[in-house]
Amino acid sequence: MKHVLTVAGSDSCGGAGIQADLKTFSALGTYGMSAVTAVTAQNTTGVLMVQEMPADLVAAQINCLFDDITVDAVKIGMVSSSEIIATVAGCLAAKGARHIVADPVMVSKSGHQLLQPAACATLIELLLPLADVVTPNIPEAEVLINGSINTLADMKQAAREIYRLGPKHVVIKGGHLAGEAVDVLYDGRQVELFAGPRLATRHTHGTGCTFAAAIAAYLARGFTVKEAVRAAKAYVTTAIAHGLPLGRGHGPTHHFYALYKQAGVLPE
Ligand SMILES: Nc1ncnc2c1ncn2[C@@H]1O[C@H](COP(=O)(O)OP(=O)(O)O)[C@@H](O)[C@H]1O
Ligand SMILES: Cc1ncc(COP(=O)(O)OP(=O)(O)O)c(N)n1
Repeated sequence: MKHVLTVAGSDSCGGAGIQADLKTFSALGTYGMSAVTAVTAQNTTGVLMVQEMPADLVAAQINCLFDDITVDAVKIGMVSSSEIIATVAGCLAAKGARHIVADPVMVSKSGHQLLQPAACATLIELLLPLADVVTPNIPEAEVLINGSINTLADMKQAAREIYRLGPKHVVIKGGHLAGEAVDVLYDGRQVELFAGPRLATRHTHGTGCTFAAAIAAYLARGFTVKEAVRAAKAYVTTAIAHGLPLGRGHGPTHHFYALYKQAGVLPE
């Protein structure tokens, strides 16, 4: 079994962050490990409080795993300050981490800032060049290019611009545009589109985390980036299709639908 590490924030309601990543890793047949960068008090309606972890504790979590266990892929999510970003980038570079998927988390769906605005420059400078795959949503891609994205053509152009910041592959997620849910992959040579139906549901908490974690799990299992993005897109689409109507806001995606169905623990 392959081993995948998530470096991200904890989401107390279990829909995004560390919790979504670990469920995704398990659902996709990999062994999940975590380095917690922040603890959020969060439910389906919003983020109430955030406490960053000390940078030396983040470093210790990452280093002790690499010193003991083979890490086949790494997913990076919420890294809220310049100090934490520099720490994570330094540790992963020093350990020679492979298959790094960086989800440049900036603002939660509920509108809470999860990246300090002043840390954006550090994310661009230190994290993007380390990434094998970077997975911004449309608002994040707009910040990275300092421009607006309204069409599929804009997404393709933005993917090219973000590629110039140093990642080996760019996937711009199309969840925030209307019409089909189309994600755009650019590898420095070609643009590939991954389209799926837009599902009419409000239970989309953690879609971005789920998608990036799935790419990391598939890379760990030996898929190429293109194969991993295709498989992750299928995975997140199913997880959204069976999203759980929990709470009063955006419920989480469902990671184990097929497994639970097979086990007979879902109502017909
Ligand atoms: N309503 C939806 N129906 C189908 N796919 C969706 C929907 N919303 C998001 N997705 C897909 O979920 C993944 C995450 O995208 P997105 O929601 O844009 O990320 P984030 O959670 O970071 O904002 C992408 O593959 C996107 O195409
Ligand atoms: C702790 C934590 N990390 C990341 C997010 C954002 O996750 P994302 O998958 O982009 O989902 P939504 O915020 O769009 O639901 C988060 N909320 N919390």
